[in-house]
Amino acid sequence: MTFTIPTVDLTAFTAISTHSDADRVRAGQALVAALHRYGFAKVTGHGFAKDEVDQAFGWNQKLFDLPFADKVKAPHPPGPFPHRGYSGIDQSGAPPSADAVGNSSRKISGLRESYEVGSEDDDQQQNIWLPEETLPGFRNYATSLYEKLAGVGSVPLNAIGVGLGLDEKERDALEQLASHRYSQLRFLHYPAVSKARLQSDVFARLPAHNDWGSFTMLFQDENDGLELRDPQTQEFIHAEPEEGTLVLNIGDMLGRFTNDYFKSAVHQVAVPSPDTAADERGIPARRSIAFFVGPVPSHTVATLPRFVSSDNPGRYDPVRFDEYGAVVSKYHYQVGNI
Ligand SMILES: O=C(O)CCC(=O)C(=O)O
Ligand SMILES: [Fe+2]
Repeated sequence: MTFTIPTVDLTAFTAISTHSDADRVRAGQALVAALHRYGFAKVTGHGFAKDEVDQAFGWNQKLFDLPFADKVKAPHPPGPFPHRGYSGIDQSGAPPSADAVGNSSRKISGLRESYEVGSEDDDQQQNIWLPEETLPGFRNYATSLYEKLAGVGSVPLNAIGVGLGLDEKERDALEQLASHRYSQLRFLHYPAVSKARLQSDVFARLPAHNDWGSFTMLFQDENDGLELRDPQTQEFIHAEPEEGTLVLNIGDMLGRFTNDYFKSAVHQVAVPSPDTAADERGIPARRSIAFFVGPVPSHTVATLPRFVSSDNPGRYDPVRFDEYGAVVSKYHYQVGNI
C-alpha cells in the first residue's frame, strides 16, 4: 500500500489580511491533525518563495562543488559540539585527515557531506566560516538565510497554537520552543552513488533517527530519498519532492511538550535497491537544506498539563534542552547521524 504525506497549506498564516480567523483555525487544525497522526506533514504557503528556495540550492551547489581542500578550510571540529562548519568526504581519493574533518573516519561518511550554520548571535556555538575569498558572499548569504528561516519557523508554530486552541499562557510556553538565536541551519549534499557501490556496502545515506529539537523544516531538491516512519504502521513513507513544499517533522522537544500527542518522527535518507538503479551510473546526487528549530539551551521543556490525564499519564520529566542535547548528540555523533 502506498501512503502519501498529508500536505497542509498555511497561506492563511502568511497572507494574514486576505484570510480570516476561521481560515486560520481550519489550516491550524489540519496541521495539528497531520502532526498528531504522523508526526510530520508537507507544508505549502510557508512564506519562503520559490526564487528563495532556488537561490538556497544554488548556494548549496556552489558550496559543495568546491574542491575538498577548500571545504575543509571550515572544518567541523571533532565531536558533536560545536556543531558548526563542514563535515564530509574527500572525493579526490586521498585519505582525509581525521583531525581536519571531524566526521571523516566513519564508514557512512562517504555518502554525505554537510555544512552547519547557526545564528551569528549564538553565544554558545560560534560559526565556522570559509575564508571569504574561498566562496565570496557565502557568509553573508548563509547568515541571511538563517534569519529568514528562523522567521519562517514561526508560521507552523503559530498554526500549531491556533490548531490546538491554546490559551495565552500555553501559547507562551509553545513559543519558548523556538528561539531565533539557537536554531540551526544545515546544508546537505548526498553525492551520486554508482551501481557497483549500491551493490556492495551502502544501506542508507542517513540512517534512521529522530531530530532532538522542537521541529525541523526541510527543503529538498527533485531527487527522492527522504522517508518518514508512520508511527502506527512502522512503515517508512517516501517524502516525494514537490516544488514549493517543505517537509515538517516533529522533534523530541515537541514530542515531550505534547506528551507524544505529536510524536517525534523517525526518518532516514534511504538509497534504492541496486536493481532499481537504471544503469551503471546508479543514483544521482541529492541536495537538501534543513532548519532545526529549538529552544534556548537553558530552557527547561516540560509537558503541557492539557496533554496529561489519569488515562494518559505524563511520559516525560522536564528536561533542560542543552542537557538533553549533550547526551543525544553524542549518541548521534557516534552512530553517524550528524
Ligand atoms: O536530507 C534529508 O532529507 C534529511 C536530513 C535530516 O534528516 C537531518 O539532517 O537531520
Ligand atoms: Fe533529521
